[in-house]
Amino acid sequence: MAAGAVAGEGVLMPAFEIRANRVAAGFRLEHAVLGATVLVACAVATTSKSPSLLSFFWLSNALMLGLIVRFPVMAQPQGWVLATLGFLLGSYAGEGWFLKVLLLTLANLVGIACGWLYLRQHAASVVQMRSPVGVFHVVVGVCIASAVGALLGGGAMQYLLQRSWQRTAMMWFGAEMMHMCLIIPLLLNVPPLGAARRLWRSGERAWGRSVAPLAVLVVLMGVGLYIGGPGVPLLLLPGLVLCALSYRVFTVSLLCFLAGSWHVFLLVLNDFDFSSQNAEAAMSMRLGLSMLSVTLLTVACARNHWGDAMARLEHSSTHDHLTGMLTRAAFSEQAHRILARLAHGRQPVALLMLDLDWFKRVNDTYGHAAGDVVLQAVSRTVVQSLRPHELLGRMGGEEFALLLPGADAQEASATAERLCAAIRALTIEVDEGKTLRPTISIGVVALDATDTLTLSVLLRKADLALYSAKENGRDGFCLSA
Ligand SMILES: Nc1nc2c(ncn2[C@@H]2O[C@H](COP(=O)(O)OP(=O)(O)OP(=O)(O)O)[C@@H](O)[C@H]2O)c(=O)[nH]1
Repeated sequence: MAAGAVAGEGVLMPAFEIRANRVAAGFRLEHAVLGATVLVACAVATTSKSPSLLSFFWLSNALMLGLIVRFPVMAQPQGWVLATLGFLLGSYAGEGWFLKVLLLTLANLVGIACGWLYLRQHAASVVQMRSPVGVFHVVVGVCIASAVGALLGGGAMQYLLQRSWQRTAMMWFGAEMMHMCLIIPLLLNVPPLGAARRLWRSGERAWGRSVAPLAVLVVLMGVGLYIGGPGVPLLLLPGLVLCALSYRVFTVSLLCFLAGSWHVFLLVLNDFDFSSQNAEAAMSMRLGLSMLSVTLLTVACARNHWGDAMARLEHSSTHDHLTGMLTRAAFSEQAHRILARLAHGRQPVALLMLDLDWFKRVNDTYGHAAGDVVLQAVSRTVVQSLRPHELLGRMGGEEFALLLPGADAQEASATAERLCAAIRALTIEVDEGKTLRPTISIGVVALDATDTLTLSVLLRKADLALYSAKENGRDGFCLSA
């Protein structure tokens, strides 16, 4: 084989070509997106600042940290390489002083790396921010990234420009905290494209229960704009808390970002001194905004966490744990409402009472666990045959009730026939090699548009019809007279 050539799947390829392919394959679109984001953010920040000061809007660190935590593929070495190039080129375009660019890039990257190392340890709770613990970890990660970057950056600025190390570090820390606390939660919670489309379509969920909290916030922002002064952030508080209690975490992080940006904009309008001569006040303002955002996100996460727990609790109190069907109480509550609506609209309705045949024998012969398997298989089959407006509940033991709104006697009989056939066709394995062919009996009661009966009377009539079906030999249905 000639020097400088290697065998590749039966073809001789020059070694340099293989290496070039590997490099090209190693870089992905995500790495390029990260590099480009950092490049643009650095270029905008450095070209819009005065030469001796720190940048006013240095968003690249927050963007990079948020992106690599949200999209771990960006944190691969290729992502770091392109991001470093982005920092160097973007900053050099505005700064033009290579040693300064090099040292400050190093400070930025080490800070981001430290924050990322912490956050990726807690990725499960951080990336979803589903509970206040997630917010806590984000805050710790952001503090680490900001503090390390500030300490190194302060040292670099003292070495390069003989500026006070402490004051630079203080300014750097405050600005970094604010940018990270406003941007990172937003990046972590932004829904994927498909989910965003679904949320947009189901407007009610996307915008929370109503737009009222948002309206309160907008009114308060207007009042703040009109009267101005140091109390403006506190003035927004009721609106922001209301939003945090009403909306999803992503919406709340977006509102925090907008409210924070709006507040900084107002300060710029009012000639607030952001220079290092006013380092304490600038840091106080930025840390205040960071903590406001953290507090609101904690409220939103706690509320979402509590909402999820309540939903789980409600589901387990209204659904039977074995079959997943509505419990007797939940079925009765919903059936009452449906019957009242149907009576008001003078529409027919039918009720079916389903009962497994000879179920005691199954338990006695194969054991209670096998009986449970049969119950689950039968209920799955019944559920699969339901139409969306029909209501099914487990009334107790092996007895189920099925309410068919709008169905007359003929339709109800056809449904009962169909259900008996579907259960008859089942073969259930209850033990190794042992199978069962269950059957059900059904009692049917149908009301036409002129009848009005209470649920308890309907249930009693369906029960009597079920008894007749059992008397008639089971595996069939009987229609109540
Ligand atoms: N495995 C299991 N068995 C249950 C459950 N709930 C009730 N049972 C049993 O269901 C059986 C019902 O028996 P019976 O009311 O005599 O009815 P059957 O044997 O099906 O007879 P017919 O209804 O007359 O056909 C009893 O043995 C109960 O213990 C449950 O959740 N799991």
